[in-house]
Amino acid sequence: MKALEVQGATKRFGGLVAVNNVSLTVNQGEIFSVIGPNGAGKTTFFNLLTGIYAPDEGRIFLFGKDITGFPPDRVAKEGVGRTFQNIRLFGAMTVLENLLVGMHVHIRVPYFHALFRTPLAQREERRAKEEAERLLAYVGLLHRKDELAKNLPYGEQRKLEIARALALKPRLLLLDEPAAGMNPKETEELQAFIQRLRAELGITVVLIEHDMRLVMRISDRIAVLEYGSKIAEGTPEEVRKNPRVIEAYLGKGAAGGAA
Ligand SMILES: Nc1ncnc2c1ncn2[C@@H]1O[C@H](COP(=O)(O)OP(=O)(O)OP(=O)(O)O)[C@@H](O)[C@H]1O
Repeated sequence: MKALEVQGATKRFGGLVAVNNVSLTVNQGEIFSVIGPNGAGKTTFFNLLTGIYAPDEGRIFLFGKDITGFPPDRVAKEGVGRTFQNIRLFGAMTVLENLLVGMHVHIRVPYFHALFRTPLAQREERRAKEEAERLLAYVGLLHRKDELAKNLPYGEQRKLEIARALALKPRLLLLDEPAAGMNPKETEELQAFIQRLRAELGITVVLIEHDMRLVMRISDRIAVLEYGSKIAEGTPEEVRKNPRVIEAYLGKGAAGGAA
């Protein structure tokens, strides 16, 4: 089963082609990485997948359903969760509150009930809180629930962001540089955590990552972007040996003269 299929996606900003005719397939249950030098188009590619931009050309399918042009809230409802390159937590809110904010898409209380805090609204709130606490326990942050998000160590803030994305019960999770700013120990924990999400929740994961050690260890397959185009795709071993990839990262001639 294909979790994600991108066919010829292109996104232009004026004269700049940020994503150029990119096609790729991510199978259900895979951990798939998108790598490439700075400015290669990775974040723009994620923005296409999550509906922040509609592609100028091409189509995007999620579990076989054409979601091309869907706005972000509809993409989220279809089961795509996401974290951002820069942590986007509400620092002055508690850990628990940050999760509850993330869950609001799933809480459906008619306006009247919410306004007057009727028994139905209170029941829904209680249910949401229990679910948030369950999720915090799952990611190992329950003991932090009443702390302000800004006071958590960096690795735990990233984890909280992932937990918030999980609150929407995604089938596909997009992580934009999850290891950025982490020390080696935090990165190792992150790797185990992502693998656990796949093993226990069956979530398909696509990540953008600059930490090559993590990418090579965690990925089933990798796609490499350069100047918006996909220049390689394969297993970590295949990508590591690919002369075009070596050149893209290290400059011309680095691959021993291979064109
Ligand atoms: N909203 C925008 N308007 C104009 N140009 C943009 C916009 N967003 C991205 N770009 C340009 O598109 C290209 C790809 O940028 P993008 O951020 O997708 O790359 P990236 O691979 O994620 O880079 P990094 O690894 O540095 O995050 C860059 O040249 C960037 O300047």
